[in-house]
Amino acid sequence: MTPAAVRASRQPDDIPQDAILQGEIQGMNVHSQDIASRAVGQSARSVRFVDVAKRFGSVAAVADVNLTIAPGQFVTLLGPSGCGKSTTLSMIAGLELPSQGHIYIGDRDVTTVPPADRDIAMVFQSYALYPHLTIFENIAFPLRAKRRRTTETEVTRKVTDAARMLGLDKLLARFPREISGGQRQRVALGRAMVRTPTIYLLDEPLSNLDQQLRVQMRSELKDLHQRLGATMLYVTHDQGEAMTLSDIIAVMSAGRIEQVGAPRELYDRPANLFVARFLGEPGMNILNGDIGDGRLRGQGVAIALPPTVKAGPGGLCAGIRPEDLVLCPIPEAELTGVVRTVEFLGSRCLMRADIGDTLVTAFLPAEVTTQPGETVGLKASYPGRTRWFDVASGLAVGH
Ligand SMILES: Nc1ncnc2c1ncn2[C@@H]1O[C@H](COP(=O)(O)OP(=O)(O)OP(=O)(O)O)[C@@H](O)[C@H]1O
Repeated sequence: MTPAAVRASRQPDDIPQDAILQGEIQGMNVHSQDIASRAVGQSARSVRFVDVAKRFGSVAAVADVNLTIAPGQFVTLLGPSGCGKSTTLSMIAGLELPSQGHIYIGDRDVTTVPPADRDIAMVFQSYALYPHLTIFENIAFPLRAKRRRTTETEVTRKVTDAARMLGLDKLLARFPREISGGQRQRVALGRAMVRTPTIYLLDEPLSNLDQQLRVQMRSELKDLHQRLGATMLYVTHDQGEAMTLSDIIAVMSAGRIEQVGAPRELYDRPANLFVARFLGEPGMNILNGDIGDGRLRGQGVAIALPPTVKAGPGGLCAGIRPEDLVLCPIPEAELTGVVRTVEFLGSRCLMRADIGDTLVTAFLPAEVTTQPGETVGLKASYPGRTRWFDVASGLAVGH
């Protein structure tokens, strides 16, 4: 069984493994203020990780995570496959116990609190509706748990509120087989919403959607977050999704958090080479060389060092984003090399050029006439945009 399947098999009844909003979303009219205003009214909670680690035998899935998520924030854990995102989320849900450290929801240490007592709802990429129950009963399911003791009037009110908010109010009498995939996923979200949790945990909920719907769904989800006012933790390896949805992104790699910050801050000022390369499509170009004469000099590389940047014993490398490079006459160039490919993208072109043994990417105007095989000069459009990193530690220097 895969780790995800193991986790899914451990779902308690009232944390159904849900997924949201796949397929058609046009019907999702967020016009009910009832659930929204009540959710905002009941204060959203903070989440805090203190020195949290999780080991599976010899595998260190998560190591030394310290992270504070403010109430009502939309925070995304972003990183490549296997970096520990889902394990981190599962520890907040209580589906995995940390091997070390503490997790707080608000002021409460929930490290060993059972999932059902944490006031959270988890929404997964794959959803599981009960085929023999109507849409109404599927949404009502968590409210039927004996321990909740919700009255019938209350159940009806909560289900119809959620259904109205998600544009499902005309479908409540149907069975899951009688609605579309997208509507089913909205049902799954409704099932999370009726619990009026203070924290939503969303594990790659859009990954089954086609590109167009994904993009559309991002703004729907953002809108929903604003209306609900709940704290939302989102897991994805899709940086576009993370950038557009999040107040804060925590970039993870090999079980560790590399950097935490607002999307723009991470993009503009990556703390280290991993974040610089990981964020951006394509990522930041990294140029190597030796420091001499106030410049970074390498094969095809001559970049002036700003006064704020001092080289340590480990040496320096420069980082320039593809959109910050412009063509220039070779005598003025910071980078000189031979064009390998030019891809026309409609609004602009993506050029790849060999600068020494580094393949550099640059976004150029759509009308550019540069051809493969041509020798070109490139420079940063604005020198202040060039980032500097210590080669030995990988850490950013000078900002
Ligand atoms: N139950 C488990 N038993 C053993 N190893 C596990 C278990 N769950 C996760 N792992 C391992 O821990 C590491 C982190 O896994 P995790 O699922 O948290 O990563 P992820 O970043 O969510 O990956 P993906 O994006 O592929 O879902 C991986 O090396 C994974 O193989």
